Amino acid sequence: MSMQKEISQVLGVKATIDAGAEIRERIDFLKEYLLSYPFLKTLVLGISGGQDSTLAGRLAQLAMTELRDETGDNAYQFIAIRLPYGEQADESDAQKALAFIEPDQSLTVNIKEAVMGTMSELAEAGQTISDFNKGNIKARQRMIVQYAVAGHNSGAVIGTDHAAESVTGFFTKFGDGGADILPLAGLTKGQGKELLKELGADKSLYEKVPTADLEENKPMIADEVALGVTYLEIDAYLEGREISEEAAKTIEGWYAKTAHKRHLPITPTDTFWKK
Ligand SMILES: NC(=O)c1ccc[n+]([C@@H]2O[C@H](COP(=O)([O-])OP(=O)(O)OC[C@H]3O[C@@H](n4cnc5c(N)ncnc54)[C@H](O)[C@@H]3O)[C@@H](O)[C@H]2O)c1
Ligand SMILES: Nc1ncnc2c1ncn2[C@@H]1O[C@H](COP(=O)(O)O)[C@@H](O)[C@H]1O
Ligand SMILES: O=P(O)(O)OP(=O)(O)O
Ligand SMILES: [Mg+2]
Repeated sequence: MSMQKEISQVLGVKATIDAGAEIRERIDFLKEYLLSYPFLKTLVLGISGGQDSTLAGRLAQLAMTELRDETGDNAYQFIAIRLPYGEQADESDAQKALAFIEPDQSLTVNIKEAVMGTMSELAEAGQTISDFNKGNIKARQRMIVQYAVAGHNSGAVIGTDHAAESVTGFFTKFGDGGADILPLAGLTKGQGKELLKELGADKSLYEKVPTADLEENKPMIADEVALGVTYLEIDAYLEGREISEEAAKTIEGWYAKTAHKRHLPITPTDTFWKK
């Protein structure tokens, strides 16, 4: 089997999708999961204003609305969290996303003080953290807040990882990569756009340039610039279409380098990492 085929298979990517059916299956998955753990009553997710959290948030909200209607249990709630680092440059996009999602509950926790506190204690200990690594502290601080809210509200944390991020390992390990349920797993970036379109989202919500926006030295840097490959190329690769040899090499390079992020912590009996 070619490496391209193998990777698509491992990540569960379909070459083409029926957007309506995907939406139904993913909402049903969230509902079925919560029903199988009756103490879980809420779903919790950080809403950035980007495509992925807009989609995952809307799916989670639809799942909770249906669960309430079907069980009569009003404890089923979706909790959206804004997690700005200070003032967020694209706050208006985040507000647009929230207006589309219509979450049962919405709260804001500014992560800046916690991140700065960590940075200053690290500096005291002689660890002067780079801007890049500080970015990963921000992502992990967001994870801490989401788990605090989930713990406090008998909830589970939704993650927004999908196949186009997973293949390149473009997430912070135990940061935005730390979650309980991944409703977007297996989707390419373009397929996520199809789902948002089907859900009636405004174009601006799925045409937004994807950014992790974690680095202060490179504000709003596009994922595609950081990765050196476009989402159109990543999607084409995952969906089994032909792309340039150079782009395929870049994707396969990221895939190999980030293998450790797609596994649980490595133990002496693990063999996945052995060449
Ligand atoms: N979805 C997004 O758009 C998004 C979100 C957050 C971060 N990002 C990007 O993801 C990247 C995260 O940075 P990163 O990957 O350097 O940080 P990371 O913290 O996610 O992973 C690096 C850490 O993994 C561990 N590690 C590295 N190689 C290992 C190996 N071979 N085996 C076991 N453990 C290993 C080490 O602890 C290392 O500090 C950045 O490029 C960031 O911009 C993207
Ligand atoms: N500023 C943010 N507010 C709330 N939630 C956020 C914010 N930035 C990121 N997130 C969450 O993390 C994931 C991953 O974001 P990437 O843009 O892919 O790095 C995002 O879906 C939000 O759930
Ligand atoms: O994860 P999000 O919502 O921030 O989407 P994107 O990765 O497109 O920025
Ligand atoms: Mg983003």
